[in-house]
Amino acid sequence: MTDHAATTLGRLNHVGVATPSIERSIALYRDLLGATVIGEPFDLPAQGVKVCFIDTPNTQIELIEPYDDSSPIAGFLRKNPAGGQHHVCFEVPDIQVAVADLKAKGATVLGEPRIGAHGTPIVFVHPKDMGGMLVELMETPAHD
Ligand SMILES: CC[C@H](C(=O)O)C(=O)SCCNC(=O)CCNC(=O)[C@H](O)C(C)(C)COP(=O)(O)OP(=O)(O)OC[C@H]1O[C@@H](n2cnc3c(N)ncnc32)[C@H](O)[C@@H]1OP(=O)(O)O
Ligand SMILES: [Co+2]
Repeated sequence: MTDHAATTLGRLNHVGVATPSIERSIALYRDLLGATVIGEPFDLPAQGVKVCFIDTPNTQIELIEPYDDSSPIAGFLRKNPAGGQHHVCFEVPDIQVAVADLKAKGATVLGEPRIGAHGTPIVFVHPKDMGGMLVELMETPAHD
């Protein structure tokens, strides 16, 4: 019996929303929905995106805009010029255990864990293995 406990799915940390303009999207969430924008947009060149978080009571919206033409979301925006839901991110207790477990189950894990927008290790599972949904796993931040 496969041990499914290894990839213990934690809370929904954020919903990634791709946009051609993070500024326009911030205005939408703020002015249309009265959302709370967390700080200013910031660049993550290593991940090919500019990021800004929108707070909600139980999770976050992660607005992502291509940092440059080589961004991993450039292809998505060519297909979806207005942007839209790009990925969901779940927390896991141990990213290395989750990666090993997913690979053992035959899932395509994209690359190696690297530091994401929250400063903790993240990795992505290919949409083809998750029913068409791009899934990000993020190691649960240590609470200080
Ligand atoms: C890391 C910072 C931040 C954080 O939270 O900390 C982020 O979340 S940044 C998010 C941006 N980074 C990534 O998305 C990295 C992982 N993504 C990838 O490696 C690519 O986007 C990939 C491989 C999922 C798709 O690459 P690409 O679009 O160049 O390839 P294709 O166009 O050939 O797509 C293949 C196949 O997948 C479907 N697809 C693509 N993107 C998505 C998506 N977001 N959701 C669902 N499906 C997606 C695409 O339609 C193709 O399907 P097919 O049926 O083969 O036509
Ligand atoms: Co994300």
